[in-house]
Amino acid sequence: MSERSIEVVAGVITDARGRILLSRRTPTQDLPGLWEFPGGKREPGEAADHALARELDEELGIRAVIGAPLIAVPQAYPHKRIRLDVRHVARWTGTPRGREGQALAWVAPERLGRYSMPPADLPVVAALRQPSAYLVTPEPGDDDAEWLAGLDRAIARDVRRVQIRLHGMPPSRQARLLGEAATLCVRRQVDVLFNGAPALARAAGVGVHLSSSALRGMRERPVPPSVRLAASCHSLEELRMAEALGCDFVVLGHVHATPSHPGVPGIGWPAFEALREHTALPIYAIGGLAPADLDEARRHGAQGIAAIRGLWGAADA
Ligand SMILES: Nc1nc2c([nH]c(=O)n2[C@H]2C[C@H](O)[C@@H](COP(=O)(O)OP(=O)(O)OP(=O)(O)O)O2)c(=O)[nH]1
Ligand SMILES: [Mg+2]
Repeated sequence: MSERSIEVVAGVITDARGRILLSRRTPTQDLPGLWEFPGGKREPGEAADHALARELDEELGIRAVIGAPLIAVPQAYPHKRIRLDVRHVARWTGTPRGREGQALAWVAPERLGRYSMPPADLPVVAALRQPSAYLVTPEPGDDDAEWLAGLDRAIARDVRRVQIRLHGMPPSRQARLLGEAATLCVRRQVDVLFNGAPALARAAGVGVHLSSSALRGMRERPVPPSVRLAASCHSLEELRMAEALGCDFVVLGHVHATPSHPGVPGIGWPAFEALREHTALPIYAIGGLAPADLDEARRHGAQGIAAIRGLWGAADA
């Protein structure tokens, strides 16, 4: 698909109870009946925050002060391409009404998943609700205690989601280390996925992260829907496989070159976006990224960043 993408701005409007305002597309609009974040198309030359304030006035009759960007999602639909630029609304006055005949709903963040939304909105909901960083653990080396202490330090720096990788070791040590890591993470309410045998993950009560080769060999979801499933992807074909398996999110890269894959150049943000627009899955960007790169990653439609070094070592590693 080559035509230019339509620039759309939308707002996350919250009330005093932390609920978020959704607006329902009317039967005469495209994507009829789906719930969305209020907003609309940017006019040529119009700044994003100005366009959003104008749309919120036209559609809801509120006066809004536009705040920080949340995420910008490039998305291809069958007949058009859009870039959905979502911003927090810092403050607003007035009483929101559906001025174009649309239904409105105030929705608690944990209930957003119950509303049918256009594909571009799924990464937006993930950016609102799910961790923005996904730590991939480094090889444990010889010292299990030091590796567990490193995991503990990363969690103390606010890592909320972890992929445990324990390759090249005897199964008994793998099971023991996974069990200890899972206990540590669960106690601190950190989401854990194991990059390895689904049976071991189930025994440890954690989610499953599929390598791209495991993903390619998988014919059906290896765990029930209640157990978190993710996959590493490098191509559109793999993103489609992850979607078909019902993955909750994916990791896509490498965006930049990284010491863990010497000699492999990064795909860069333009190629990342070109893949991003063909799936509705939340995507963590990986490859030479650290927390300082989160804003840039979000501008390219990533739900967050995944990293070994960038999240394991010192905050600025
Ligand atoms: N406002 C908004 N639009 C979204 C979201 N998700 C999503 O895919 N879209 C799509 C639907 C539309 O194709 C496009 C927005 O166009 P629109 O028709 O609402 O634009 P508008 O408010 O300027 O309305 P109009 O004057 O063109 O009728 O973006 C979302 O969360 N909010
Ligand atoms: Mg609109």
